[in-house]
Amino acid sequence: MKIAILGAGAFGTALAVALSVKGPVTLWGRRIGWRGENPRLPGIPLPEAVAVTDDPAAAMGCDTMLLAMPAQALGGFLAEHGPALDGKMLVSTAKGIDLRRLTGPSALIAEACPAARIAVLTGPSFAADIARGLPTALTLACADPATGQALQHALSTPVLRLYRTTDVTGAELGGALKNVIAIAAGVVIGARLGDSARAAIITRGFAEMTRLAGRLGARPETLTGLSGLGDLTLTCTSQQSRNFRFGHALGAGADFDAATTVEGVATARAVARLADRIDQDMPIAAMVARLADGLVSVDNALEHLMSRPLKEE
Ligand SMILES: NC(=O)C1=CN([C@@H]2O[C@H](COP(=O)(O)OP(=O)(O)OC[C@H]3O[C@@H](n4cnc5c(N)ncnc54)[C@H](OP(=O)(O)O)[C@@H]3O)[C@@H](O)[C@H]2O)C=CC1
Ligand SMILES: O=C(CO)COP(=O)(O)O
Repeated sequence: MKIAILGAGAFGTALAVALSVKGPVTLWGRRIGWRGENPRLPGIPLPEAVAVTDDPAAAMGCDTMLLAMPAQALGGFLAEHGPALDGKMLVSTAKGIDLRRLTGPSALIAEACPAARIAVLTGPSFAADIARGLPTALTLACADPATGQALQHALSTPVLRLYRTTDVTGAELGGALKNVIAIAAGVVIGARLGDSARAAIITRGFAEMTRLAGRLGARPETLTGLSGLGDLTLTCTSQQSRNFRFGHALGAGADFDAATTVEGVATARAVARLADRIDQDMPIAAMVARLADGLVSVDNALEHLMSRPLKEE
């Protein structure tokens, strides 16, 4: 397989570094203003086997493309480049729900590239960890088992271990929804509500994730796997997470750099709309959307969540 990574942010660059141990990789970004080391991934020199380009034509000779841009950018990217990508193996790494279509990345890709073979790469993995060669386990989701198997082998390395599933819906919903819950966990810690409250948010957040994903056709075991519980655990407990840090700043009343990618904000809004549409109760996700939009204070959000009717677990 000839691999190109489209999107030269932290994650695309980290994957390029990791996969370059197996052969040449093309890394495409829409505007490459750096040489040797990507400022979004500081301290990681790019190996020679990574060819960096801002020319989309330079990537089109590859048969396998990893789409490594934020979920809300994917629709616009596909509107421009979809026809050139159709027929290829396309692997999305975005962890979010598109705010306009209320779908995950795989449905956006399927619409723009109907002849593509589509997969999702997700799971607990900070870009910096992958780029440093630290051991990482991910989920590769693909509805077609043969394509999934081929991609699993092509994208695994001695330190990057991919597990396979055909449950694309579950894998991408786990990755998207955990970002929303990670913001809530960050709020709890930023507002000094304590580790016990964070454990409650993680657990009840996971219950919300599982309920919504189940309604949308996901398999329960996918949600308890790397792409669901695994990534939820990582993101809710690490300062490396941008979603957690954003929530922490919200909870502490501190500023946060608006240029940082925080997938959980738009996804919380998307989840709130989706939940309304299918009449699914998602109290934590709904509260994250309202908090991020400044429609409710942390104190009021807490009061609202704590005063809901008592019920069975
Ligand atoms: N960072 C991580 O640890 C991980 C991230 N992910 C997921 O990967 C996705 C990307 O995240 P990450 O790389 O960290 O984000 P970054 O903020 O580091 O980078 C985003 C990249 O996307 C590019 N981009 C934005 N819009 C477009 C567009 N329309 N066309 C082409 N490129 C575009 C940006 O380009 P420009 O610089 O020109 O704006 C930038 O290079 C997210 O969904 C994230 O959840 C998954 C696992 C781990
Ligand atoms: O998805 C991630 C880890 O698996 C990265 O999380 P953040 O986007 O919150 O940094």
